[in-house]
Amino acid sequence: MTERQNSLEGITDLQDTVTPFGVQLRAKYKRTGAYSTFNDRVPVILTRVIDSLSRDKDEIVKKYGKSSSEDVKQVIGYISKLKNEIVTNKPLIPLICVPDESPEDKENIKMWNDYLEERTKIEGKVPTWYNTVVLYAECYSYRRVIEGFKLTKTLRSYDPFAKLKEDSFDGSTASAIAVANYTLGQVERAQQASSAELKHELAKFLRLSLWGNRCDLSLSGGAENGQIGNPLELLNALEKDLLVDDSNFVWDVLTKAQKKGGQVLVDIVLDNAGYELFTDLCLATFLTAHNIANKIRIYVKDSPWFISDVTTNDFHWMIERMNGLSNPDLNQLGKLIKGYLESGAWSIEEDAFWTTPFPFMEMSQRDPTLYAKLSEANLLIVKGDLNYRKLVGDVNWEYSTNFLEATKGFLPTNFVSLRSIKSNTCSGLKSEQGQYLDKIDPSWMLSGQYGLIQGTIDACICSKTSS
Ligand SMILES: O=P(O)(O)OC[C@@]1(O)O[C@H](CO)[C@@H](O)[C@@H]1O
Ligand SMILES: [Mn+2]
Repeated sequence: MTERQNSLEGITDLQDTVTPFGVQLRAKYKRTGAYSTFNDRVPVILTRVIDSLSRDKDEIVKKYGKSSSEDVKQVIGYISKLKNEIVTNKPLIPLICVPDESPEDKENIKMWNDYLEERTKIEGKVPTWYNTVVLYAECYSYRRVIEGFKLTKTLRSYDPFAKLKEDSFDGSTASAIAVANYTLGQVERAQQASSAELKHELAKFLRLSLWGNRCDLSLSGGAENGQIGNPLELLNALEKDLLVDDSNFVWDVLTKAQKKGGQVLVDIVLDNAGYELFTDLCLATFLTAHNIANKIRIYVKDSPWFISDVTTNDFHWMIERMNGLSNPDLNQLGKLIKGYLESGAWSIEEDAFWTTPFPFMEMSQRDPTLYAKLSEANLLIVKGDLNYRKLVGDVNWEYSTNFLEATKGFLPTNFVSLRSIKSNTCSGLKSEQGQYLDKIDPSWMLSGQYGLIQGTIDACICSKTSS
């Protein structure tokens, strides 16, 4: 047992168990990924932020001016304190509202502070890092990092993870080139492909986008985790790790919508920048080039989030990068994507809800405008592990619990989750599937090895027509 674990014993009611079934994940359950979130990962991530600020100080001063030197020091102090609060399991504290805060920031701070009060009531005491639900505490940890920068004068919009995200894409360019080449080949066949071929290819692009989700940086604590090899050649070998495959449902939803006439609208809630974003854009390109979707709205985060999540800046950075690299396929695909954005076939959408701690079942009350907007879409594609946790309320469901039951009424439209499994929550498996995996590999839910293409197949909303 490490020194930190010893000191934690005295200040939390740590339990040497997994999370009981039907209960929300909390870091106090020691045999879970939630426990390592605060015992290992987040402190390591914070140390990395501190190190990168010290390392990049001169560069920052050059870009943000002389007074940013003091701001860098201030943020380093802030993040060191935050790290200490976590490792000593201190109570969560309200966010600070400075006098010249923008109206949006004020509203956002109020939301977080109101929620702290709400959770204090629910739990009968002020939440602490290990004792409260980890979905809230983990989201709050990233919101605190944002606050560290917002409290400065010059670094309010500094993204401490930008370089990591950029390096991650640069480390995956050989794989991206292979996928770009394949995607362009599909685009060229736009008029000739039969319906059976398109269905087959859609399943392929869904898989590429799903397995792209293995490349997140928060699970690796910020350590490089890009894609290597030719992802198309890897697809067959990965098939055994695909636990649920509702690709046919996705095809059915889209083609039924097409037959009804009118516009087919697809919403994509993105997860990570770098190679994962690249695969998502290839999926979207496939849908647009073949007129399977007429309009695609792509949702990004409004602030740096869980290290690798896509912000608007990351999105634009990647297109610039694709156009700047000396590879004709990346250049051509980059131009195509830029064109889709310029023509309005695609749009980048920000919404503050994606950087809140709320499970999606609460969206209709907490952000009714977003819920109504998503309900305009024929299909919603939800990327990644954190979004899956939010979809199913971050509960340790019995594995065979129906996916729709686990999402507890969140159903703005048909949706599909593309997720490589990295946390202790999973629903909609065949009975015995999860128990079998528990037996052969106790950490199967944390490795990202296994994946889901999981749709709301039992609630097909097929009457929808957008115009
Ligand atoms: O949502 P993503 O990018 O697929 O995964 C984010 C993630 O790595 O971060 C958390 C670990 O701290 C886990 O919930 C999850 O596995
Ligand atoms: Mn992520």
